[in-house]
This record gives sequence, structure tokens and C-alpha cells, in this order.
Amino acid sequence: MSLDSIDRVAVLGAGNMGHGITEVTAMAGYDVTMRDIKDEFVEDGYESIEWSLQKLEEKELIDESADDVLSRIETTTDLEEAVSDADLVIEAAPEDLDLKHDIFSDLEEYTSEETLLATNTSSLPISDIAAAVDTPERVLGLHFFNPPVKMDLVEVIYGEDTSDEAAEAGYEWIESIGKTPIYVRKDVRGFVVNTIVGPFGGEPAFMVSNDEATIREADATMVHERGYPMGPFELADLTGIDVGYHVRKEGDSPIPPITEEKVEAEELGQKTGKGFYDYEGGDGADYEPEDAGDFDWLRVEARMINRAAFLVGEDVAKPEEVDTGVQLGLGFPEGICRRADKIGLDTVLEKLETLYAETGEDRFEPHPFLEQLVAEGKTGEEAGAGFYDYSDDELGPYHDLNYDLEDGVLAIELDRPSRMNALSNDLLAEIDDLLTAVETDEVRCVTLEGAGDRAFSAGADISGFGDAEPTDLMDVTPAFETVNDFPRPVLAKIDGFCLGGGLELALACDLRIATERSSFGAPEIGLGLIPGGGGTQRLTRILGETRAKELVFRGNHIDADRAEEWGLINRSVEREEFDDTIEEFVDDLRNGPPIGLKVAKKVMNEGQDASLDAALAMESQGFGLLISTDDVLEGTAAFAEDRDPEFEGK
Ligand SMILES: C/C=C/C(=O)SCCNC(=O)CCNC(=O)[C@H](O)C(C)(C)COP(=O)(O)OP(=O)(O)OC[C@H]1O[C@@H](n2cnc3c(N)ncnc32)[C@H](O)[C@@H]1OP(=O)(O)O
Repeated sequence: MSLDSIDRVAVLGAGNMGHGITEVTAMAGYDVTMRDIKDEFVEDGYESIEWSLQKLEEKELIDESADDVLSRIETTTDLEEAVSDADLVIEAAPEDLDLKHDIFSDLEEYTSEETLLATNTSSLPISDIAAAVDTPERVLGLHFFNPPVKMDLVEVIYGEDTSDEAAEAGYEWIESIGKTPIYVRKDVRGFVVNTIVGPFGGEPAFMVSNDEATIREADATMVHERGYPMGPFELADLTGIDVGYHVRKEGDSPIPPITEEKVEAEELGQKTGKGFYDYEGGDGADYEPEDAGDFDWLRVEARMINRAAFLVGEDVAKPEEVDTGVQLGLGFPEGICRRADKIGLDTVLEKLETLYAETGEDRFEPHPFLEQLVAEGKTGEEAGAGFYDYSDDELGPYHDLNYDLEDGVLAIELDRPSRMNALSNDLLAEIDDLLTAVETDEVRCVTLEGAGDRAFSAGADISGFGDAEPTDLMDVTPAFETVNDFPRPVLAKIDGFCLGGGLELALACDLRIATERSSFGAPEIGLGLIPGGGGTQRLTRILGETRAKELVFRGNHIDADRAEEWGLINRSVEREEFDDTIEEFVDDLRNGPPIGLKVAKKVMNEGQDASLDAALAMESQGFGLLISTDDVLEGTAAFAEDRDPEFEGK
């Protein structure tokens, strides 16, 4: 049982999750059979796939035609036919344990022992489902998020008997379809993501029930002050208040009175026209930044952090996995473990202890792992260790970017994939800090890319615009200038959207290589804005006024081929050639003469704003300066000896 042995996949269920999983499986090149119990269910699911693939083709988000992808999908209502030659079966049937037992006992009969059996359950224990087969070691959870085509995250869950071999095969298969897996090493209720999200909705509901806060205060604070994509009540209205209610009931968790009242009144959220907000008679979730007030956000985050302590302390998941889970699965602005380390675990513990002492409610009881970290002095970033260890970090710590400095290449990844790597003030400050603090002599070149598979960056973070001061927004340029002035070549690796401030960041780089599917644009005008990170000026210099004004005035996107034709990027390449092309460029930059490249960059950047005479004088000075360097001696010697030069930057 390994990734290599997986060629054919069967998905059982053609509902929202089933057809979504079928679609992403076929998009990744696998042959897949989608099965449901009735022809009409199968047909509906297939039509949804057709519609979605058509949209993806129109938006050029797939490299082949919708028909090519569809040609890999078969449908049936016959279970045996669907699974008998499958190497991986993913069950996506309704959340009913008896039904799943029936399916899995049939799977035992119809599949070989080598077939990997996965369930997409979000709420039932994997071990309970696996009890229906004699070979539970090959049963695992593969929990996709809705909708699977859009959501990157998949939880790979161990049941009590799941073998490492099966879990690893599942994990690698998820990677092979371009999704991001995280391991959930124990079969805990809610797995990772739903374990954390519980208090996000639950605690504010208790606070409102106790008259300690208002709905708008809670939503405005969590969104506008703490950066969450939606307020807890807004989210409950979207997902259905009854959904959260039933999850709590089944898990024997206390139910906030306000939630109970809403369910009794059948005001379940958007689907019934009314929930915590009114979507028919009123304006829906109409909270404003100024509603934030004194809402006690720490009480909510402390409870989520306590759950993270449970997951990490009980070896269910590592801090990195918890953080990836909440960012990709819930769109949290940063990982909850990172946030905890920033707040200070001692502050979090004190909050929980106080609430526990005041109320006696079990939900505030601190987890022993949190107590242990604090007792060991691991209270977070400032102490050098918390959930994460910061003692080896010479730079940072950084929350919104990752970096790696190896063999002279400083690789920077913008790490806000759930926000299309949108540039928040924090992220811009981190780019600025990293490039200012890094030891330049250790760097030969820099690469800059976006995390996830959708965007380099979709621009400045629009969610911060609502309550921002003009001076905050006027502050984007320093980071771009730091990139532009960094005394080593900087290469933008663009795969996906490169828009607004993201485009401006790429323009501040020296070189830009993009995949063919990438798209470029300055959409600010659609927001009533203009580019504010150098776009109006750099676009004009790079493209000329005619094309620059087209991009800025119309706000349209252009594709990578046109961007190459216009000279906006150096290369537009197919995805399969992307890494090799980057490697070729990076090799040249890494092995080039550091001082020569630094002087070339400076003279070329500064020369653009000078008269030709002044610019030529700059160039001559640079040339003269270089002639006395060891690198020039080495370059000329290597030429005479017909070998590759080894420049040392002296
Ligand atoms: C000085 C500089 C100024 C500027 O840069 S102003 C900003 C200029 N940029 C833009 O106007 C682009 C805004 N984004 C978009 O138009 C779309 O997105 C895309 C075309 C890039 C992709 O569209 P789709 O495939 O439908 O994805 P999705 O659901 O819109 O985005 C996924 C998640 O990413 C968040 N997001 C995207 N762009 C930004 C952004 N610029 N700032 C903050 N969040 C952003 C969304 O909200 C959403 O999040 P959720 O899943 O929670 O709904």
C-alpha cells in the first residue's frame, strides 16, 4: 500500500463532497468512478462537475480542457463495479454510522486487501467506521473541506488501528492531487480544525447569553481587530445555527442559551432568512468597525489556544499542523499556536485560570500541557520558546512569511494562502525586516513566491482597508523599496494571481518568471483607488505609458503570455517547466559576481531616474570600481583557463 500503487480511485457518494472529491481527483490525472445509490443522484453530481470544470476552463485555472478531465470520470450505481478495481476508495456518504457500516462491510467483500479505504466523515470516529471490516489497519479518514475544489486542506486521520503505511499512502496521495494534508494522529472528536473552531463560535454565544457582550461587538472585534475573515455570529448564520447546535448536542457539550433559543424559534441563519442577523427584513450581518467596543477577545482566543494545547499535548497534531489547519480550513489570519506565542502563554493561562475560578465551568480548565509549557518558562516568542522554539532563529520570528537561506539563496514565501497571500501591514513589515536584518554577505540572490497554489499575491489586504487610517495605507512603499534596493538580485516566482500590491511587489523585484496560468493586473481602480505601492510609476517605466495606463485605468487582468509579450515578465512557462526555469535563473544569479550584480542593479535602477549623461557617468564609475576587484581577476583568469569562474564577492 503506497502512493505508487494508487491509479484508480472510487468515490462513494455524489453529493456536495462526493462530486467535489471526484472532480479534484480527476483534475489531478487519476481515473475515478463516482457512485451513488440512485441514477438521479449520480446525474446531479456529474452535472455539477461539468459546470464547475467549465468555469475552471473559462478562467484558465486548469491546464487541459474540461472534456479531457471528464473523460477520466465514470459513474455508476453499482457498488461492486465502482470499487472492485479501485486502489483507493473514498466514502462520502451521509453521516450515519449504520449506513457507513453497511458500505464498509460491502467494501470488505468487493475490494482486495491492498485497497486503501478512506472515509470523508467530519463527525464520526474513524475507528467506529473501521469496526465494520476485518482489516481496520487500511481504513483512514481523509477529511476534505467544502467545497473540495476550492479548499486546499485535507485532514488525514488515524483510526485506532490505522497502519502508518496506510496513513502515509493517504497523505502522499493528497499531496499528489495538489492539496495540503495534515496528519491527525489520534481519532479525536472534531479532528484538528473543528476542535479549534468550537470556542470561536461557542464562547461569544455564552458571553451574549450572559449579557457580557453584544452580537455586533463580538463580530466587529473578531473581524476588525483580530483579523478573522468572519465574525462568530456571522459564521454561525452562514453555516446554520442548527449545525453547531447538533454538533454540541452529540458531543455532550454545553449549549449556549442564545443558540438554543434560536433553534427553538427556527431562526437558523441565512437559510431561514433570520438568525443572529436578519437577512430578509434587515441588512444581514451589518456590524461596523466602530461596534467593536470592549469585547473580551482574549477569552475566546484563550479557549481556542487551550484546545490547541490539548491537540499538541496529547500528540494529536504538531503546532505546525494545527496552524496549517486553521489557516487553510478556517481562513484564520495566522496559526493559533503562533498567535498564542505572540500573546504569551502565561497571559493565556492566567485568563483561563481566572475564568475557571470565577465560573467553575469545565470549559475554562487549563490543559496540563499549557500549564507545563508555562511552568517550564516556555511562554512564547519573548521567552524564546512556547508552542514553537525560537532559540535558533537569528531573524524574525515571522508569522506571515517563511524564509530559508541555503547555498546563498534566500527563498522567501509569502505565507497567507487562505487570503491569496494578500499583503497585510504585518507581512509588509516582515519583508522589510527580513531584508534589512539578513546578513547580505551570505546572500547571493533572493527568490520571492506565494504559498499555496492560487496566488503570488492578490494585492494589499483589502480587509484592513475599512478601519485603516490614511497614514497606515500610505506606508506600503518602504517594503517595496527595500526589495528594490536590496543589493542582490531578487527574482519573483509567480504562479497564479499577481494583482494590485502583489504586482507592485513583483515589479520591485529585478526579474519575474511566471507560469502560463498566472494573471496580472492593477485592479485598484475598481475599488476607487490607484496603485499605491509604486505601480503607477514602475508600470510606466517598464511597459511605457500606453500599456501602463491601460492596466491602471481599466483594472483588467492580462495573462502571462501577454505579460511576457509586453515585457512585464521575463518568461511565461508551462507549469511543468517552472521549477527548471527558475533553477536555471537562480544558478546564474547564485554563481554570478556578487559585487558586479550589486553594481549593475544599482546603476540600472538609479540610472532610470537620471539624465542619460548622469546615468552614463554612474555606469563608468561602477565599471571603474569593479575593475579593481578580485572577482574581475577571477573572471578573466577563468576565461583564459576555459573554466567556470568562482566568484567570492571580493
Ligand atoms: C497598494 C495596494 C493596493 C491593493 O493591492 S488593493 C487590492 C487589489 N487586489 C484586488 O482587488 C484583488 C482582490 N481579489 C480578487 O479579486 C479575487 O480574490 C481573485 C480574483 C484574486 C480570486 O477570486 P476567487 O478565485 O473567486 O477567490 P476569492 O474567494 O475571491 O478569494 C479567496 C480568499 O482570499 C481572500 N482575498 C483575495 N484577495 C484578497 C485581498 N486583496 N485582500 C484580502 N483578502 C483577499 C478572499 O476574501 C477570500 O477569502 P474568504 O475565503 O475568507 O472569503
